[in-house]
Amino acid sequence: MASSRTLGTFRLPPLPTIREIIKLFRLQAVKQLSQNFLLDLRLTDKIVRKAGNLTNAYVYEVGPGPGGITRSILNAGVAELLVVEKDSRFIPGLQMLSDAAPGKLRIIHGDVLTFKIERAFPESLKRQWEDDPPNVHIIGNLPFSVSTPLIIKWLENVSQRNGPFAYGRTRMMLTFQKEVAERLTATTGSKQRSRLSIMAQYLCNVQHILTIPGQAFVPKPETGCAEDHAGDQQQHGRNDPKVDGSSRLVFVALWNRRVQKVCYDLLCVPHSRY
Ligand SMILES: C[S@@+](CC[C@H](N)C(=O)[O-])C[C@H]1O[C@@H](n2cnc3c(N)ncnc32)[C@H](O)[C@@H]1O
Repeated sequence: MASSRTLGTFRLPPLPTIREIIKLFRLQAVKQLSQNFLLDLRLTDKIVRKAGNLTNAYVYEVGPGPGGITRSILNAGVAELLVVEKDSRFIPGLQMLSDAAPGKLRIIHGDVLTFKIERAFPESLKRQWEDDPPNVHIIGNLPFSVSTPLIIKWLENVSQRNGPFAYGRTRMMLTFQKEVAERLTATTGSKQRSRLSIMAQYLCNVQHILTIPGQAFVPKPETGCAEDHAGDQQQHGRNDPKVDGSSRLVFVALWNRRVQKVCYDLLCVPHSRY
C-alpha cells in the first residue's frame, strides 16, 4: 500500500473535459433520473474542499454521473472512492477515470436506495459512536427525486447506527433543492421549521455550506424535477405560485451528534409528510 504522503499528493493525469465526456458518450440528461451536471471543475473542487480533509479517506459518492465531483474527490488524495450510479450510460466514462486512478475508484452500477455501504469499506475503519468520526465521508450532488427519501432513510440509519453509520459518525455533504435545505437547517420559530428540521438537528449538526445557482448546472434544473417539493406543498398547505426550489441548490453538511437516544417515532412518518 502507498504511504499516506503518496496518497495525499495524488493527481489525475490530463483527461478529456466533462463536457467532452458528455459528448463522447452521448450523455444527454434524463429528467426521470434528475440529472443536472456540474461541469466546472473549479466549482467541484470548491465543493469537495468544503467536505474537509479527505486525505486517506474512504468516500462514498452518490450519483457520480459524468464524474465532475468524482474527479475532485480523487484529486483530494483519498484512499478509496466508491461510487454508486443507477444510469449505465455513465459507467464507461467512470471506467476511464478508474483507469486513470488505479486502485482508487470502485464503481457500482446500482441504486443508492438499496446499496449496502456498511460492508463496502474495511472493518478497521469502524469507530465507537462517542469517538471522533471515522475517516469515512458521504458526498453527493443528489438526484432531486431521491433526496428526501434518502435523507430520511439515512437519518433513520443514524438513529440506529447502521447503514453508512455502522462505521460511526460518518459525515455527509449533500445537495438539496433550496426548500429542502431550508427545512433541514431551519431554526426554532422559523417558517420552514418542520419534522425534517427537528429530526435532522436532533441527530446531526446541520450546516448550510454553499448555495449553487441553477446556471451552474447543465441542464439548469427545472421546477418539474423537484418531485419532493409537490409532497412538501401538500403537507404544509402552501399555495406559493412562485417555486424557486428549482433554480438554486444548496450543499448541506450533516455532522452526526453524539446523541444517546433515538427518535424513532419521528422517523416512522412516510416521507411525503415531512
Ligand atoms: C444531479 S445528477 C449529479 C451528477 C454528478 N454528480 C454531477 O454533479 O455532475 C444525479 C446523478 O444521480 C444518478 N441517480 C439518480 N437516481 C439514482 C439512484 N437511485 N441511485 C444512484 N444514482 C442515481 C443520476 O443518474 C445522476 O448521474
